[in-house]
Amino acid sequence: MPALPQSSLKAALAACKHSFVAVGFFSLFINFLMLVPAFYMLQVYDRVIASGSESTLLMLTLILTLLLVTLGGLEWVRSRIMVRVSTRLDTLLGSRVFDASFKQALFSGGMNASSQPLNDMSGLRAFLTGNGLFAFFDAPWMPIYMGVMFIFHPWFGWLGVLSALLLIALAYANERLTNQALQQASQEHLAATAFTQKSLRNAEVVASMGMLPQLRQRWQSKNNKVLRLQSIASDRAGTIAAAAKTFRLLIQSLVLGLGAYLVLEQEISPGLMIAGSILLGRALAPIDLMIGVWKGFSMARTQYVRLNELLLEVAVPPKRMPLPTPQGNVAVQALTVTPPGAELPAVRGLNFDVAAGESVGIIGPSGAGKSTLARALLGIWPAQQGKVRLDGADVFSWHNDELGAHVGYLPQDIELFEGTIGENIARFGPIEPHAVVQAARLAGVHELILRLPSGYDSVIGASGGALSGGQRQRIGLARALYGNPKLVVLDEPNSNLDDQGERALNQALQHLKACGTTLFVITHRPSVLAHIDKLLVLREGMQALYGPRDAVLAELQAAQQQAAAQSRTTERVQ
Ligand SMILES: Nc1ncnc2c1ncn2[C@@H]1O[C@H](COP(=O)(O)OP(=O)(O)OP(=O)(O)O)[C@@H](O)[C@H]1O
Repeated sequence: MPALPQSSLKAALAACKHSFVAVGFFSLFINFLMLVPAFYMLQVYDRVIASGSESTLLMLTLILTLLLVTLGGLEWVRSRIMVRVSTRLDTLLGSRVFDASFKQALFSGGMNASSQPLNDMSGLRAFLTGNGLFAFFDAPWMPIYMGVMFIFHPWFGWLGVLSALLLIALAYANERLTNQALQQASQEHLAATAFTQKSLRNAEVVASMGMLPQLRQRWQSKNNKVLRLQSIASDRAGTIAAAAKTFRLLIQSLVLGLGAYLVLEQEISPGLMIAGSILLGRALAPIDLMIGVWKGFSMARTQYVRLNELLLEVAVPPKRMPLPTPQGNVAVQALTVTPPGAELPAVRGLNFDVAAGESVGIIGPSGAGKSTLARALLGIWPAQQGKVRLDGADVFSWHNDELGAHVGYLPQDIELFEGTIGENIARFGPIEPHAVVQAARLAGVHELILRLPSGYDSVIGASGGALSGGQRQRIGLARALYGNPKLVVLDEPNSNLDDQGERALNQALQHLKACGTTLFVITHRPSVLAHIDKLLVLREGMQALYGPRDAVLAELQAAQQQAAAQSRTTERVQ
């Protein structure tokens, strides 16, 4: 499939242009054929009844049947074309929207993590395959009916034009009065859904600390807002729909009245009177339908705008020549990183080199910027200034899918995915049993997995259920070590581990060192530092110290002793 330029929704729709033209073309014929019942009526009244000819009636009825069957066939084809268009859009955009949702979540630091774009996509698809859309294809052919009505009698024509203008005015009022409320309701609904999802994910915290009533209240106030806005829009739309319906009924009778008057005045035949009434009904039907489906149309338009913005914002990564497997040389050059959504940088002006196979411990107080640095090292968050280079290439310019194979990452909050333990360790790629077991052994979790009833085939629930925090951390470690990555970043890998787990972790670190893997370990606990070559100390986002482990530890110790001596002197003076 060819890549779409910027892959905006517009480009995808443009790719379906021929289908839209075909639907427009079919609509022209459909609307011509819609004239048939009116002409049949005209002929029956004026010709058959006047002449009493049964054979004419039969002929006319046969022609009517043939034309109406053709009309049905065209309608059928038209709706099938739109179903194909919606499927095509999905094929063209589905994976792009999926990827863009991910990138959006990534660049917003998880603040904008939602499957809304995919919901928007299916909403748009549903609108394209629904009946409402055809009202928009039929409306432009309204002049055909008006023209025929003018031919019947100019007064008919003018009545038709006047009624259409009035209904269009009602449709416009509908748009003006309901659109803003509908848009706001949609935004509020998204916020309420996100809030509910987050609360449900943290059900244990909510239940344990009795937070449910407060959360319910919050949700209720958000939901009430949605309901209020929706009621406003629905009330207004309802008023306009009722006015439109009344007007339509009235005009339907008025046209008959006008026809009767013209018959009495001997301006037209009785057949034209009936046919004119049918024609007007047909001409106004698309506008009527448009008013009825306006809510759906407005929603589809919001979904379109949202999707388009997302796809424009999250550009398709440019195609680059694949780089060779990295050795693992890391160079951090004047690196400043601001987390997405934050105003100030979390790390500033970092400068250090790590040779392939070296291991670096990153320490520092909470909020010093350690996890931010980890994300920048892996090309997850872009550098605001400076660069992180892996074997000379800017790590942010690597394609995530390519770099991922050479990288292992154990984040602070480990999330496993719904699937088997084996699939999770193999990162959901094709499972190589030998490599999975090797990674599990390295993480010291192989025996533990074998003790589970289904071993590596044990299914983990969506929230990593059935596993303890320590077990999750060790399986997360196995996932990070899978496939012998060249660069491994472990963010507090021992936060949930017992002694046995710590021993396994230390063995894993030794193994990585023996394999020549470049390793970064963020830790608050000194037990992991035994197998580390260098230490980086961060303070308030700045590089306080960097160098060989023992030298840095000695400097830290000296600084601590000096601080202690100073505080003793101050106490004595006081
Ligand atoms: N997604 C985010 N959005 C906004 N600010 C963030 C985000 N992530 C981190 N920060 C900010 O960046 C700073 C550094 O955070 P970071 O998580 O890197 O610290 P840390 O040293 O890893 O802390 P800890 O040891 O507690 O894990 C903090 O002030 C934090 O508020």
